[in-house]
Amino acid sequence: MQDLFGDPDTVAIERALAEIRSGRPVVVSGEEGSALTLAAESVDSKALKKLRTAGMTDLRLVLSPARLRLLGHDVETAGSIEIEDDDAEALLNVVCQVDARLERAVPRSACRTETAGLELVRLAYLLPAAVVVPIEGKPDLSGVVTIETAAIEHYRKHVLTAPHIVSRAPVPLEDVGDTEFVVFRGGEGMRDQVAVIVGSPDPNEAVYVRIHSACLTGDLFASLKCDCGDQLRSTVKRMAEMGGGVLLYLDQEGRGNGIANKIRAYRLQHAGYDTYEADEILGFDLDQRRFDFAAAMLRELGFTSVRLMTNNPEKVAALREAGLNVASSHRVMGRSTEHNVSYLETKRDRAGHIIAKDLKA
Ligand SMILES: Nc1nc2c(ncn2[C@@H]2O[C@H](COP(=O)(O)OP(=O)(O)OP(=O)(O)O)[C@@H](O)[C@H]2O)c(=O)[nH]1
Ligand SMILES: [Zn+2]
Repeated sequence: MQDLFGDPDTVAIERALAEIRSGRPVVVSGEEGSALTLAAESVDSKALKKLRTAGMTDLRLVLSPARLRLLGHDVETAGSIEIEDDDAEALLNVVCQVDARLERAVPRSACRTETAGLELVRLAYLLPAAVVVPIEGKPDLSGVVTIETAAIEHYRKHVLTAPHIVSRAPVPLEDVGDTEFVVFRGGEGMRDQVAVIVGSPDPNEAVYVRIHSACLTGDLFASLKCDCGDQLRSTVKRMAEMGGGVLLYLDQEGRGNGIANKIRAYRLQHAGYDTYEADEILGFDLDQRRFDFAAAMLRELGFTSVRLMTNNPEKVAALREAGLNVASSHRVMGRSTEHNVSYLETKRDRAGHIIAKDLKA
C-alpha cells in the first residue's frame, strides 16, 4: 500500500507542509538524529513553555544567512541560536524586525537537520525561520508527521519536473479571443499552475511564451507599485495579434515568498526600503523562484522552442538549462508611475532586468 498514492517521500513532505502551515510540529529525522520542527512565526509563548515542560529543553532558532547578516553576522550559510526563554515576541523580533540585533546569542552553523527544517518552512511559504528541538529519549510523539532529512533535500529537484494535467477548457477573453486554460498540478506544495494557450500556436515553430509569476495586487487590483498587471494583459494581447502563444500563470506570488511575506515586505518598503532590501530583512534571498516546472509544463504541452516575453535574464537561462530552445527574448514594459519607478530601477540595477535607463514617472 505504501506507494499506492505516490512516492512515499513526496507524500510525507506534502503532509509535513500542511502541518507546518497549520502551526503544528513535524519530526525531521536523519543520520544526525531527530528533531521536532516548527515554523518560528507560528510559535507562541505557551508552545515554548509546553515544549520545555515536556522535557525538550534544547530549543534552537534556525535562521537563513540573509537574516543572520541583518542581525550583524557576516555568514554565507544558515545558522542557529539558543532560545533562552519563553518570550515569543522577542523571538519574532529576531526573526523579522528590522532593528533587531543578537545581543548575547552567537550563531553556530546549522546542522543538516536544522537546515532541512528551515527548507521545510520556506517551502510552506512562511517566514524563513524554524524552531528546532532535538529529540532525546522516547517522548510521546504519536500523531506527529515524521519526515526524512534526505527527502526534504531531494524534494525540490524531484517534484519540479513532474507536472500532470488535471483539467482543461476553452475560455474566451476580452480583447484576446479564444484561449484554452490548462491546469497542471504538481511542483512545490502541489499547487495548481495554469497554462493559457492563446489562439493556435504551432508547436513546430518557436512560440511566444510569457512566464508570469502571480501578483495578486498588480494582476487583479491594478496596484501602482509594480508593472505586473500591464505585463500580463499586454503579453496575452500581443500573443493574440501574433497568431498565438502560451502564458504560464505560476503560483509564485511575491517572487516565490507567498502573499503574506510580500505584504510584510510592502510594509518595510513603506518605511523606505527597496524591494530586495525588504525581502532580505525578512531573511529571503534575492529571488526564490525556480522555473524548471514551467519548462516541464511547456514540454508537456508539446512546445520545445520559444520566443520568451520577459525582461528577466534568469528566466531565459532557466529555460535553456532545462533544455528548451529560447529562439529570442522580447522586452515587456508596463507603465512607469511615480509609485513603481524606483521598483523598476531596482530590478534593473540589482537583478539585471533589461529595463530602460531613462524611466519616467
Ligand atoms: N517579494 C516581493 N515580490 C514582489 C514585489 N513586487 C512584485 N513582486 C512579485 O514579483 C513577481 C514578479 O517578478 P518581477 O521581478 O516583477 O518580474 P519577473 O517576473 O522576474 O520578470 P519579467 O518576466 O520581466 O516580468 C510577482 O510574483 C510579484 O508578486 C515586492 O516588492 N516584493
Ligand atoms: Zn506585481
